[in-house]
Amino acid sequence: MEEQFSPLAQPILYRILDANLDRTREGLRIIEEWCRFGLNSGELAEECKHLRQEVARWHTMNLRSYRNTIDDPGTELTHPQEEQRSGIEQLLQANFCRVQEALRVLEEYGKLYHPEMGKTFKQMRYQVYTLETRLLAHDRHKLLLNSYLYLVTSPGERLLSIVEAALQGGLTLVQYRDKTSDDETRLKTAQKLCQLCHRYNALFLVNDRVDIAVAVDADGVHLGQNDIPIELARQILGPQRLIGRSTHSPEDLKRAIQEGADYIGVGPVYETPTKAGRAAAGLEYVRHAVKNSMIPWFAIGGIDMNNLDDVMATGCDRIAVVRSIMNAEQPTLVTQYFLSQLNRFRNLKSYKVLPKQP
Ligand SMILES: Cc1ncc(COP(=O)(O)OP(=O)(O)O)c(N)n1
Ligand SMILES: Cc1nc(C(=O)O)sc1CCOP(=O)(O)O
Ligand SMILES: [Mg+2]
Repeated sequence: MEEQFSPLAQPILYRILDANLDRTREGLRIIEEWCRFGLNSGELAEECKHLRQEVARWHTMNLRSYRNTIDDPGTELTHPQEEQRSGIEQLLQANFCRVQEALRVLEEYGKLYHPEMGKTFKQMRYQVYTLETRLLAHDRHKLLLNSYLYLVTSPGERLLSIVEAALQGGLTLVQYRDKTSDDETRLKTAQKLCQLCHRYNALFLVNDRVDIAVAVDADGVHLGQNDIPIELARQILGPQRLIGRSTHSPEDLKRAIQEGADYIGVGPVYETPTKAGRAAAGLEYVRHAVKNSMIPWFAIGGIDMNNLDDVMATGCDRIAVVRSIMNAEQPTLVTQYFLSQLNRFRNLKSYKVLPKQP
């Protein structure tokens, strides 16, 4: 038997609707501020505003007049997690969660209020899911675009402390690469590294292993020419995670871009023991990337503090390294050195002191 609200229960229904319309508007406002001031994305901010306006349309004076804050026991209830947020990611997640829950309440109780209300808020809940995905993707891409140094790790007892030292030096992009450990170790290490990187607001990607990337909620994966196709990885990872692809020739580069890679590795610039047996693609291929890659790309392979100038002289402004940081006595200082040189080079380029690449 379908139960109807008796006239006596109407104030209760109206209070529930009022409280959840309020909650939705507040949560959306918090998200909108990040889109506007944090991401500088007019498009995402506009979308939040549009959603807020739609919610406001339902938030009539009549519904608001049923508010009774003094007698509401819910105003006293807070969870310790609400008092503290570890960073912007957690803050946004909490508010998306709050908005989605409130929308679900509006969808269900709204059916008792107006035939259109349930439908409207169901649709809005899906719009908010899509917004969350787009916002996350936007965040990650933005951080990727602002990353000029990429640390690819090698296994070792000091792995975590070296990565943390590099993060302290300003590193914002890390790839976990481990070709020898068993899967249990890989999973545990990936979990720890992922948490560490996110604590420093840095991106964390996993080499080769899409399954581990999903398991630890990494920001993406790096795939080589012999790893799984980008299309398949995209199906598994969804649109919001990053996918990088190694390239060793102009053909690889063109294909990786066509296949939808978010960034590419360009190398090996020099022969390197880290990738023994692979011939150098050389600076010629780096020059090709300067002219032909419209997505972010990182020169990789044998790059160190001594040859950095030669690499940058091609016009390249992003590099990826393993040994230069993983084997450094002072990883923080080496990271700072690389970042300052890359930064200096970009400034020179933008002031046209150096010829800009065509
Ligand atoms: C940034 C970056 N570029 C290239 C690679 C090499 O990837 P791949 O060719 O798959 O080789 P392995 O790293 O799996 O040995 C990379 N890892 N990162
Ligand atoms: C993992 C890897 N990939 C390469 C490529 O060209 O695709 S070169 C490389 C190793 C880079 O290590 P190091 O900085 O120690 O030389
Ligand atoms: Mg690989």
